[in-house]
Parts: sequence; structure tokens; C-alpha cells
Amino acid sequence: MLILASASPRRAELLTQLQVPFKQISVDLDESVKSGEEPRDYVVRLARAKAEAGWRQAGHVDPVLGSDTAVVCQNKILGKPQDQADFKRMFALLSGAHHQVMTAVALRSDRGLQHRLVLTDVSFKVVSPQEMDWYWQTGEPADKAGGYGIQGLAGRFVTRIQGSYSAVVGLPLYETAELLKEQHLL
Ligand SMILES: Cc1cn([C@H]2C[C@H](O)[C@@H](COP(=O)(O)OP(=O)(O)OP(=O)(O)O)O2)c(=O)[nH]c1=O
Repeated sequence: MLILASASPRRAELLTQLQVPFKQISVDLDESVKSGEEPRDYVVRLARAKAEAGWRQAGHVDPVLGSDTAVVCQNKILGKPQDQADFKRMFALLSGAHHQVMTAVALRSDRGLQHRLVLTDVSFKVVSPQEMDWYWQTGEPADKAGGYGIQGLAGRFVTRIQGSYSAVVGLPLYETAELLKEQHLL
């Protein structure tokens, strides 16, 4: 059975949309950025590492999907906010501006390791300090790259998206389906 190497409930929910049976495992990885590493290289490296780690952990039998999402603003990676001050620093960059969401998905099986990289442009309205405080208090930003969830309460801040909505949430469905089809798993 296909394995999703992710602790993310959002990725699991997205993967059910492809109607392929799967089980979920979590893998533990060092997610630090290497010095001088480009954001797109970083998400590809992590997605591939998650798939590879899952493949090893599950005994080199079942095919494994791994994915990674980064919010990139002015070529800086905005990770998950450490605390409220960190969150407000991120939102000051996102407010009234455009940023890019980079998501990579990788599939490891006995046919090898393949990946796809998906870039999506997202625009935010100007977000006031009061709205930032309110949004932080909802608890939604804490476990999310860039400190927001487009599928949740932050949907109200998004004025425009060009690219893949499912990639912003965490798993690009079109590209994931392509990878699975290539390996005759869908
Ligand atoms: C930008 C954005 C991110 N996110 C989420 C997707 C990912 O779960 C998370 C990005 O962090 P990731 O490090 O990509 O993933 P994760 O740690 O949640 O899960 P795992 O490594 O076990 O697969 O942020 C949203 O849910 N909505 C959004 O709009």
C-alpha cells in the first residue's frame, strides 16, 4: 500500500482526493537550510529526503510519498513561526505584497526517486496589526509555513493566487497524480 511520509493532516486529506488507498507514517528529519541554498533547492531536497526516509523506515517495499512546502518572500524562506513576534515579522513581509509558495512532492519506490516542484504566486491584502493579533490568537498560524493557512481563516487575506491551490495547502494534486501514474500506482 502507498505510504504518505508526513505528519500533516492536511496532506493526508488532500491525498484522499486522489482515491488511492494509503497509510501515513511520520519521519524525523533535520529541516535546517544549508548556507547559500536556494529556496527551490531546499524544498526539493526535503521532499526527496522525506520520501527516502519513509522508504527506508518502512522496509524498502511500499512506495512512499514525501512533500515539503516553503513560503518565500524576497528570496527568504519563512518557516513556521517560533512565537507571536516572529509571526508578526513574517506578516509584515506578506501584508500588501506578493510572495511565492514552493511545494515539492517526491515519490520513492523500487523504480527510483522522482519529484515535481510547483511554484504558486500568492497576493495578500494589507493586514492591520489588529488583524495580525487576532489571527495569531486563533492558533491557526503556529504549525504552518509562512504562518498562515489559505484553506482556513487566512483565506480572507488572499486577494489573488496564480498556480496550484492544493500545492499551497501542502500537496500538489495534479503533479502527485502524474508521479503516481508514471509508476503505475494510479
Ligand atoms: C502556506 C500554507 C502552508 N500550510 C501548511 C502545509 C504544511 O503542512 C505546512 C508546511 O510545513 P512542512 O514542513 O512542509 O510540513 P509539515 O511539517 O506540516 O508536515 P510533514 O513534514 O510531516 O509532511 O504548512 C497550510 O496548511 N496552508 C497554507 O496556506
